[in-house]
Amino acid sequence: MLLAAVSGRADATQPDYHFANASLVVVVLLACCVALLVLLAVVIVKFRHTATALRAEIARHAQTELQLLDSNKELLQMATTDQLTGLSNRRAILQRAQAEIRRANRYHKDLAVLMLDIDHFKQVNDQYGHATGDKVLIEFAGLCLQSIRETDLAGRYGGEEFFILLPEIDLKTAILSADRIRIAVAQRPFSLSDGNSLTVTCSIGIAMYQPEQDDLDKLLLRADQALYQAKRQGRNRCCVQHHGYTDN
Ligand SMILES: Nc1nc2c(ncn2[C@@H]2O[C@H](COP(=O)(O)OP(=O)(O)OP(=O)(O)O)[C@@H](O)[C@H]2O)c(=O)[nH]1
Repeated sequence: MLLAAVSGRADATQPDYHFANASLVVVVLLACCVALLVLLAVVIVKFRHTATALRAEIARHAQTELQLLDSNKELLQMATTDQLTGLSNRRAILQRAQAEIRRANRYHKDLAVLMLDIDHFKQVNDQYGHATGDKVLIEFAGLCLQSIRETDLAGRYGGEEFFILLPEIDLKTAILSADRIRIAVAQRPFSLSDGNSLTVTCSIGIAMYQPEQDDLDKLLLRADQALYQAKRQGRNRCCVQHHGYTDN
């Protein structure tokens, strides 16, 4: 009967004819539904694949970005840190000093710099070797770090010369701080690899920032002059260059 309806040869006046037609429509509709469901399933599977791939890609990108951030941090660290002592290097010191000068100007705050130099350091190298000299530099750096506040900055200016930046400090306190470091260095037994120890001293030049007259170069020059003065006067001492006078 169904075949008859399909072929169009059935009698349209017969009830069987209508039944056959309805059945055909139902079959076609069912086939369409099945086809749609299959299509939907295919689309869902494909979408899931794409979503998984996309998630993996996003995770990869996030990972790469994290690695990049880490590398940048490491690069910045390398560019601003002295490799031997782990203190800020000269470049980082100068940047921070410049920033502190701007802050001192804006908020009318005091600012002091200390220039420290280990006395007769060449003799340490000559007598105990370069490796021991390096160890002394590392321990000296640690001592500087221990002696300052969190808001201060200690750095290696170059060779056996160190630098400490003391924001928001008056001259009297800056001198006390410098002398505390000097005494701590002189009393410290620096360890040698054979178990013995040696002592060293340091000289310290102190300069206070003078807002009306100073820029960074002038401030550093005065700290350097004060250090030179300390060396000339016999070492193991602190000297000050402030408002046009030198004192110790
Ligand atoms: N071990 C070691 N020595 C260094 C380093 N950088 C610089 N020096 C040495 O530091 C010494 C500095 O010597 P000088 O400039 O003559 O000064 P000094 O012997 O400390 O004498 P004064 O500063 O006048 O008291 C030199 O022998 C340099 O080779 C370093 O990274 N490691």
